[in-house]
Amino acid sequence: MWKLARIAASNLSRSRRFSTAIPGPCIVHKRGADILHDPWFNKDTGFPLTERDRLGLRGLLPPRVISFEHQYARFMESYRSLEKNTQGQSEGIVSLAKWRILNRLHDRNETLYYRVLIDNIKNFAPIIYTPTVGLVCQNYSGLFRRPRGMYFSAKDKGEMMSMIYNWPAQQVDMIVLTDGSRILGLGDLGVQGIGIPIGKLDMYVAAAGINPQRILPVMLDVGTNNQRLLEDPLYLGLRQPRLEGEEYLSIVDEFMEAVFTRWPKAIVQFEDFQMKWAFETLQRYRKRFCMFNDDIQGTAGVALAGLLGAVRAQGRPLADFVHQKIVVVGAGSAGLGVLNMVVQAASRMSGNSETAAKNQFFLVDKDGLVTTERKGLDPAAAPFAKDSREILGLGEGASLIEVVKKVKPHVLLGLSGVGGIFNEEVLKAMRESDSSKPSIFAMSNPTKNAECTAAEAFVHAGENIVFASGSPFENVDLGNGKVGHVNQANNMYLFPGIGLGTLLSGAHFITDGMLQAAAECLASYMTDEEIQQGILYPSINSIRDITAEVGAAVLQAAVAEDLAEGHGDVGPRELKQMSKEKTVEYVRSNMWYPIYSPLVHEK
Ligand SMILES: NC(=O)c1ccc[n+]([C@@H]2O[C@H](COP(=O)([O-])OP(=O)(O)OC[C@H]3O[C@@H](n4cnc5c(N)ncnc54)[C@H](O)[C@@H]3O)[C@@H](O)[C@H]2O)c1
Ligand SMILES: O=C(O)C[C@H](O)C(=O)O
Ligand SMILES: [Mg+2]
Repeated sequence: MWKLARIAASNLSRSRRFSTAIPGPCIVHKRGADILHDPWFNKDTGFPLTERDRLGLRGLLPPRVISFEHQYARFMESYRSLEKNTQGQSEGIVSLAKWRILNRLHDRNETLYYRVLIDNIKNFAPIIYTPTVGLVCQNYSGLFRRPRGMYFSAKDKGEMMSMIYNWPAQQVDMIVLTDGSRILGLGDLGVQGIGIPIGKLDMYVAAAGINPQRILPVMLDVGTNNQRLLEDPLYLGLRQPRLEGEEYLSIVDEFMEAVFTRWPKAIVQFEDFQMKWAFETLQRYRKRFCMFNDDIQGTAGVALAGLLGAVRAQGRPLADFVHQKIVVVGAGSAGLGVLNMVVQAASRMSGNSETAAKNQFFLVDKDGLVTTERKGLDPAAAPFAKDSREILGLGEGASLIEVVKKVKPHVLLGLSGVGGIFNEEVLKAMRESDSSKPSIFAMSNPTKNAECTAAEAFVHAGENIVFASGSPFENVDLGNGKVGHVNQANNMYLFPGIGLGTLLSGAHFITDGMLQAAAECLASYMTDEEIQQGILYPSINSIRDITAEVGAAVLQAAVAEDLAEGHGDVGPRELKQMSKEKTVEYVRSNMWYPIYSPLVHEK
C-alpha cells in the first residue's frame, strides 16, 4: 500500500537536465508588428535576420541580433539593479516592484519570461505565486495595465457559449478558475482574485511544462461582498453583491458547459472558492467534467505526504500513522479536505473503519473544538466532530490552548487563515507533545496569515520540531552551526502533476485513486536521510522532477482504473505497456521547455 521504497528513476531524474532540443517550427498567422506585440511569438531583438525578412520585421527592430542568452543576461541584470536600487524600502514595495518587472516581461516575451522563471524558480515563485501574488490581488485595480485570461461575469449569462470562442488559442489544456470569494487568507477580493489563476498557471508552466499557449486563467465575476471594493472607484469588477443559490450555480454551470463544448479535453482546476461553493461545485461536477478542487484535494495530498513524513522523522514505522494525534485548526475547504484524505489513509492502513480511524484527529475552528454538541454544525465538518463525552475535560468550543495541553498532539496543523494563532503559549505547549519530534504545520497563506513564523516555531516549540509553512520562510539559524529546516507545505507540489498526469492519460475524470497516487508519490520522494533532517518535501528547485514523478503516478493510476484514453498519438494500449520508469520519461518528454522556435507564417 504505502510503499516507501524509492524508485530508481527518481534518483536518476534529479540530476538530469531537461531536454533543450530545438522544437519544431511554430505556425503564426500574423506578420510584422503584430508579431512583435504578441508575447507568444515575440523574440524582441532575438529575431534572426532571415526570420525578420520572412515575417516582415525588417526595419521594425534595431539592426543587431541579440542571442537568447544575452537577452536573458540583460533581464537578470536589470532585475539585480532593481534589487539594489530598492534596498531599504519596505518589503511590500520591493515585492511589487519585482512583480512589475516580471509581469512586463510576461506581457512582452513569454519564452524569455518562462525561461527566467524556470531557472530561478526559488527566487521568483514567491513573487509570481504566494506570498506576493496576494498583495498583487489586493492592489489589482491599481496595478492593472493589460488583461490576462478571460473574465465571465453575471452579466454574461446566456452569452458564454459564444464568448468562449473569443479566446485566441485553438486548444486549451489547463484552466484555473476562481470566483475570487476566498483569495488565500485574504477573503473576498472579487474580480481582483484573477491574480491567483494567473500565478497557479505560471506554476503549471514552470513545474509541469504545460505549454503557455494552452493555458487559460479565468475569473468568474458574480459580484463581491467586500464593501471596501464596492466603494472603490477604481474597482474593475461588477459592483453588486455576490449572486447566491441557484442563480450562482447557473452561472458556473453555463461556464463549464461552454468550456467543455469548445475544448472537451480541457481540465478545470477550481481555486480559492469560499467553502460552501468549493464543496458543492466539486460534488456537482467531478463526475461530469474533468476537474478538481485544488484547495480541497491538492492541499490534502500535500498535507498527507507531510504527515507521513512526520511519522518517519520520528523514526517510527509508517504504520504508526494511525496512532498519531493530529489537531487541525481551521474547518474550511482546506482543513476538511485534509481530514477527509487523512482519515481515508488511516483507515486503509489500519484496515479499520473510517469511524475508528477518526479517533486520533481533532478539529478546531473559530469557535474552538468542534464537537457533536456544536449548534448549527456544518454537515461537511460533522464527520470530524468529537463526542465530548469521549474526550475527558474537553468540551464543545474548548480553546486551542486547552486542546493542545490536553491532547499533547504529535502534529499541530493550521489551515485557518489567521496569522499568529499559534502563539507563544500554544507553541510552548507543543513541547509537551507525545511525539519525539513534534510537527508544526502553519499552512495558511500568504505569509502574514501563517499561524506562526518559522522562527517562532523553533524558538518556542523547541529545536527538535519539524516545521512546514504554506508560504516560504528562510531556514532558521539555531546557533551552534545548527539549522532549523523550513518546509513549504504548499499544494504547488501536487497540482501541476495532477494536471499533467490527467492530461496525458486522457482520462475524463479525476478520481480519488488518481489523487491518492499523487500523494503517495510525493510521500515516497524523500530519502530517510533527508527526512531525518526534517526535510519533508523536495526543494522547489527540483519542482519539475517531482512533477514528472507525480504526473506519472497519476497517469498510471488512471490506466489502472481503465480511465486512460490516451493523448495525441499515444493511445491507451501504449500507456498500459509502459513501465513506471518509461511513464516518468514519457511525462518528462511532454514538458514544454522555453526555447525560441523558428516561426513559419501561414495565412
Ligand atoms: N498551504 C497550502 O497549500 C494551502 C492550501 C489551501 C489553503 N491554504 C490556506 O488555508 C487557509 C484557509 O483556507 P480555506 O479554504 O480552508 O478557508 P475557509 O475560509 O474555507 O476556512 C477557514 C477556517 O478557519 C477557521 N477559523 C477562522 N478563525 C479561526 C480561529 N481564530 N481559530 C481557529 N479556526 C479559525 C474558520 O472557522 C474556518 O473553518 C487560507 O489562508 C489559505 O491560504 C493553504
Ligand atoms: O495559493 C497557494 O499558495 C496555496 C493555496 O491554494 C491557497 O489557497 O493558499
Ligand atoms: Mg488556493
